[in-house]
Amino acid sequence: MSRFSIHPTAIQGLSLIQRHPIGDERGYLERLFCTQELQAIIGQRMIMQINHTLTAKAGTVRGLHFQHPPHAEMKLVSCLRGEVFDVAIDLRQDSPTFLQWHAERLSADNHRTLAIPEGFAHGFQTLTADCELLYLHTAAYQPDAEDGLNALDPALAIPWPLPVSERSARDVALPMLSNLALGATRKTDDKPAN
Ligand SMILES: Cc1cn([C@H]2C[C@H](O)[C@@H](COP(=O)(O)OP(=O)(O)O[C@H]3O[C@@H](C)C(=O)[C@@H](O)[C@H]3O)O2)c(=O)[nH]c1=O
Repeated sequence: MSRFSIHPTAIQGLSLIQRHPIGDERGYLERLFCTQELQAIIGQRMIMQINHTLTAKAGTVRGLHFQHPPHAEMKLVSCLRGEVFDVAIDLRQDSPTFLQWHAERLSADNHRTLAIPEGFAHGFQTLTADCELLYLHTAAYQPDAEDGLNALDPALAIPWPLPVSERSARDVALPMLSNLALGATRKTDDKPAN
């Protein structure tokens, strides 16, 4: 029995993974990652780092973040507690969907994972208090390669469902699209870093 179904989104390379828990009278067991079953998404990449975050307040926005090549990464983002509005923005300059974004609600209850490839920025807003996210990363954290876009950029006009209550100082200072140096973002046919 397949533990996952994979659903392409309207943006090429960006996929939604529906996880299928196996339930019984005790609760359930679900696979969060599987090299074999997610081969079509992961390809030759390897999971290099796993991060877990807790966000206390509903309305908080984190992002929009990415790492420049050669540290560009695929992220598999899952919500294990609460619910978030999760957004990926296509920054691949040769992509037909360049600068378009896609959003999904990820929650502990809907068992969905967003698989965000290299060349995208990622961010989310918490829709409930005490949200926990699990990230699988295919590249190690490289502070020097980190960059981002301002989540409140009117040019992106992301419809955050709640009033934005909290952001980090770093995120507030992130550039608007008009000031972002996109020269170094990934092209759709670039090879992953690993
Ligand atoms: C991402 C990361 C941060 N850190 C440190 C840096 C800082 O001191 C502290 C908190 O980091 P940040 O403020 O960047 O955390 P946060 O704003 O939650 O960053 C995350 O945002 C979402 C939207 C993503 O997509 C993630 O990949 C990641 O960039 O943790 C690590 O040590 N390792 C890591 O992998």
